[in-house]
Amino acid sequence: MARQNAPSILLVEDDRAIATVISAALEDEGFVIRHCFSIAERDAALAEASFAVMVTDVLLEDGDGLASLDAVRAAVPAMPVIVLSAQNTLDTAVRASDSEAFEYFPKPFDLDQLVQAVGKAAGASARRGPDAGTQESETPGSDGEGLPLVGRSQAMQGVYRMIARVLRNDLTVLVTGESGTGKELVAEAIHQLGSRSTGPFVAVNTAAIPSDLIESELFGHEKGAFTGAIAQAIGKFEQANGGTLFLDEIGDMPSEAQTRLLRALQSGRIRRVGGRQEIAVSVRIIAATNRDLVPLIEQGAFREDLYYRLNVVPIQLPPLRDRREDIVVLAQHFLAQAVEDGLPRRRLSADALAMLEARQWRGNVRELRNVIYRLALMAQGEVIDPAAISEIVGAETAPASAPVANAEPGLAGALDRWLASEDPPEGLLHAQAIAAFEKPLIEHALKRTRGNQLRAAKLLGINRNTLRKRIVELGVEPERFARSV
Ligand SMILES: Nc1ncnc2c1ncn2[C@@H]1O[C@H](COP(=O)(O)OP(=O)(O)OP(=O)(O)O)[C@@H](O)[C@H]1O
Repeated sequence: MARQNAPSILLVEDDRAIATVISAALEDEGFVIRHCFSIAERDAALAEASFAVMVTDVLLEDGDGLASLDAVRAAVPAMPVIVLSAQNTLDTAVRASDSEAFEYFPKPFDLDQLVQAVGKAAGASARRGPDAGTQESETPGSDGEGLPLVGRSQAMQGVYRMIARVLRNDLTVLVTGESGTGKELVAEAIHQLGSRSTGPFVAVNTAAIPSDLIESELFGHEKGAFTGAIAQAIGKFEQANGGTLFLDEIGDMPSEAQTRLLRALQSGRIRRVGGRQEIAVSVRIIAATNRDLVPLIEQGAFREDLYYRLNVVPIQLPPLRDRREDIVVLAQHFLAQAVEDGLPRRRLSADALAMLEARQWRGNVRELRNVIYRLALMAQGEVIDPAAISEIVGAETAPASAPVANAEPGLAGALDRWLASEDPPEGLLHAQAIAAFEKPLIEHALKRTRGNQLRAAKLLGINRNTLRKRIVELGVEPERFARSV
């Protein structure tokens, strides 16, 4: 039952069933609900009454509930808006945040959480009074074009919401997730969509820099600071001034560099190696790691105080196997990208898509992308079917982690474990075993030579053209190792 002077809520939702459930839950909490189905009805309701909170769907019968919010915000700036949407893309999350929505709930949502959010919003609106909330949004355009992250799974919804929340501030973000889950892409999205987009985005792979060079890489050095410092050099912090510094593989950072990084984060100032002067820098930090930092802290390998500095806003990316519903849309996305990159146009048959959905994807989205590119490059006809996948990509290439009793150590033991975990199609065992071994070997050589293929070929003792060919066939990404060093 509604209390006297109970806050009234305007609910704009064209799905009658959802509206009924929400109304019932909110009425139970003592709110008065006015329900309307369309933007036109909403505008009429707003013209004749005032509401503590508006809860609105996005896709309505007469238009886009978000696109038409500007006029509402201009007319009733103090009324918090809660957005519900079945359009679960990063675009919707960002547009909701652009429109200063109080909260954004991707459908399906938790009813209790919605009720709580309405309660909070009603409290906030009562506290702010009628003139509050007039601050103009400065976040970028809302056309959704070119938004980089693909996938609408439930698991990605939390990620989109977190991204949307950090666009209007400079809070430090720590992105965690297995290798290839899209951590760098998230960092780029935050940069591009946030208020620092006109500044530089500088990425540093802290694991790929030799430990004796990392400080000079990050903070720069003065001429003569150490042997080989023949001229002054500007570090990544200064390069990123006014923009975003993406610190990748932060869990592998040497401890000396951790201490200096912490100091820089605390003071907002850096000092070049060998330099006396402190230089103020304005840099948003986004760090990423595929390692669990908590055990590293316990082992003394990662500074706890640095962890707390970095982990202000944690964003955890789910492995691809935990969001299999995104595999088809990602596969289609990469097929289209492959065409843009000059590869032939291909389609995946329904069976082929099902086969891709069933794989383990230990290398996550990166592995899926590589597989699609290899299929686009090497498939015979326009349609890729399961036979083409088996032939071109084979079974999983990474060894399963399940230990085998009495396993031999070293390479032979690893081969035993791999063989025990694989069930390869007839006639492909040799090719698959070689691929499983060769890919990490080539990646290791590229890592050691910082992506220099000529030197990697020398290290491996193979011809440079052979290395190039194998890089394409195995789906190795040499640029991963070259970047930012
Ligand atoms: N949601 C996504 N939509 C589209 N492409 C994606 C998505 N996630 C990842 N990718 C693509 O997958 C590849 C790997 O992504 P990224 O480099 O961001 O992963 P990562 O987690 O930073 O990996 P690592 O830990 O190995 O550095 C890139 O080509 C990226 O564009």
